[in-house]
Parts: sequence; structure tokens; C-alpha cells
Amino acid sequence: MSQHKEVKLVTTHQMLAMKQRGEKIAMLTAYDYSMAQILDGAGIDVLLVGDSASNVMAGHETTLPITLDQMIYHAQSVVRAVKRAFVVVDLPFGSYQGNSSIALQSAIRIMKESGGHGVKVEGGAEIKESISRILTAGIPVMGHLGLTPQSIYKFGTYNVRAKEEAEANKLIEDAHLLQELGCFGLVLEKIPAALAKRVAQELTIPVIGIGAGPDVDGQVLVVHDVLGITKEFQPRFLRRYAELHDVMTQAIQHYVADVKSREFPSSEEAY
Ligand SMILES: Nc1nc(=O)c2c([nH]1)NC[C@@H]1CN(c3ccc(C(=O)N[C@@H](CCC(=O)O)C(=O)O)cc3)CN21
Ligand SMILES: CC(C)C(=O)C(=O)O
Ligand SMILES: [Mg+2]
Repeated sequence: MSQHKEVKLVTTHQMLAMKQRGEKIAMLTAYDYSMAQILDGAGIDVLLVGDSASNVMAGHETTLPITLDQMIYHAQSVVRAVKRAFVVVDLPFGSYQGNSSIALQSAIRIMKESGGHGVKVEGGAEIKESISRILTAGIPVMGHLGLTPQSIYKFGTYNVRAKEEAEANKLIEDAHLLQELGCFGLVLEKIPAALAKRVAQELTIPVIGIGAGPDVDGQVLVVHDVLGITKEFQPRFLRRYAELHDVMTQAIQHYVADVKSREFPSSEEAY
């Protein structure tokens, strides 16, 4: 028996239990060590090393350019900080579509080289062979339906998805397929709340929403949006819990002024 205090790690089994008992799952993105340490310490259940790092960390217009090596680098940094949270890593564009052997290789690289706990992939029936193949290796897979940013050029907009009946029916079918394949959870992005509610009710696995309304099993957002670091991004589904862009700007302006005026450093800050 361990004398050490047990820090309960979040597992896929626990997430399922949370859904069953009606406890909502709190998930945010993280791309680096310092931020992951804060989020894990604050009690976040799931950290997503999102391919939104392509936008938020690297300044790209879309998520398409980020590479598997770059995702692994971000995931390694996050995993080093985590004591409790379950770490999901996005498989980037091009690393899993169309070839299930490449998909398995990509997922194995993420698990082996980063120490993450599972992977997330965008899409339904189109990528079912890839998902099945990854699952055969014992790697937990999370699905992602609705607004799938890796296929932005197929749709041309970031508008709400599955408003039409045909698209809604395809989403419901895909959601059931993902569960039957063995996915441990599913992200639904920017779809009508009523549709998300129906999917969360019909599925036994946890359904995590972003712009999918309140009647799902948990919520995910990009942490830089939540903290108000990204100022220009303000879709309706986002709630900002701080205005760090302003706080950080003021702090840095103060620092610059103090350096210029020789206010910093003082004699106490010198040797
Ligand atoms: N900072 C950030 N937050 C995210 O949530 C996020 C990323 N980046 N990058 C990857 C994807 C892209 N995502 C998106 C992108 C656009 C909308 C959206 O609703 N766009 C509105 C305009 C919103 C605005 O920019 O003010 C639209 O109508 O296009 C939603 C999710 C979610 N992901
Ligand atoms: C927005 C979430 C779900 C995501 O996939 C990402 O941050 O990459
Ligand atoms: Mg993503």
C-alpha cells in the first residue's frame, strides 16, 4: 500500500461514470507546460492538445499546416505538467485520413513520444477504418463532428453545421457509428443545441460540446479564448472569464516604462 496521498487520475472509465451520474466534464485546450500546470492545478478534467495550436501558437490562418512533429512537441510539454487531467491529443490534418496504416502509425507516435492518454480525430464514416485501426492498438479515440476545422475548405465557412435535416441525420448516424467503433467520447462543435441534446441522450459515451448548447455531458473551449488573450475571436458560444490581453498589455507597458525611466531595476534588485 502506498503511503503517498493518492491523486486520482481522470480516465476514460471515470468520464463514462461522470456522464452516468450527471457530473459535467470540464475540458480546455493546452499547448505548453506553464499553462497546463495552471489548468491541471485548477481542476480541469480533460486537457486537449488541440490542433488549434496552429492558430493560437503559430499564427496560421487554419489548423491545416500544423505537423505531427509539432503536435508531439506541444503534447510532450503538456504531459510533463499534468498530475490529474486526461490528456487528449488532436491528430493533425494529413496524419490519419485515407490510410488506416498511416493513421495507426501517427497515433502510436503520439502515445509513445508524448505520453498523451488518447487521440482525437475529425469525421465519421469517411475515417472509420482509421479509427478502428487505432483502437486495435488500445489507444483511446475521441470523435469530433459538426464544425470540423480541418475540412474548412470543403465548407468554406465556420457557420453553424447540421441545420438542415440531411446533414443532421448524417451527424446522428456518424455519432452512433463512432460509439459502435469504440470511441470513448465525442466532441460536437457549433451545431444546434437541440441536435446536440439528442445525440448526448442517445449515446452512452460522453459528448463534449463547443457551441453545442448546455444539454451535453461537458464543455470544451480554447483556453486563450476563455482567458481573453485572443481578442479578435468572439463567436457567440465563447464566454470570456478574464481579459488577459488587457492585463498583459498593461503589465508590459509598465515594464517598458520602468526600464526606460530607470525605475527598474532598483538597488534591491541588483547584486
Ligand atoms: N482561438 C481559437 N479558438 C477556437 O475555438 C478555434 C481555433 N482558434 N482554431 C481552430 C478552431 C476553429 N474554430 C472556430 C472558428 C470559427 C468559429 C466561428 O464561429 N466563426 C464565426 C466568426 C467568429 C469571430 O471570429 O468573431 C464565423 O461566423 O465565421 C467557430 C469555431 C474553433 N477552433
Ligand atoms: C476546439 C477544439 C474542440 C479543438 O479541436 C481544438 O482546439 O483544436
Ligand atoms: Mg482540433
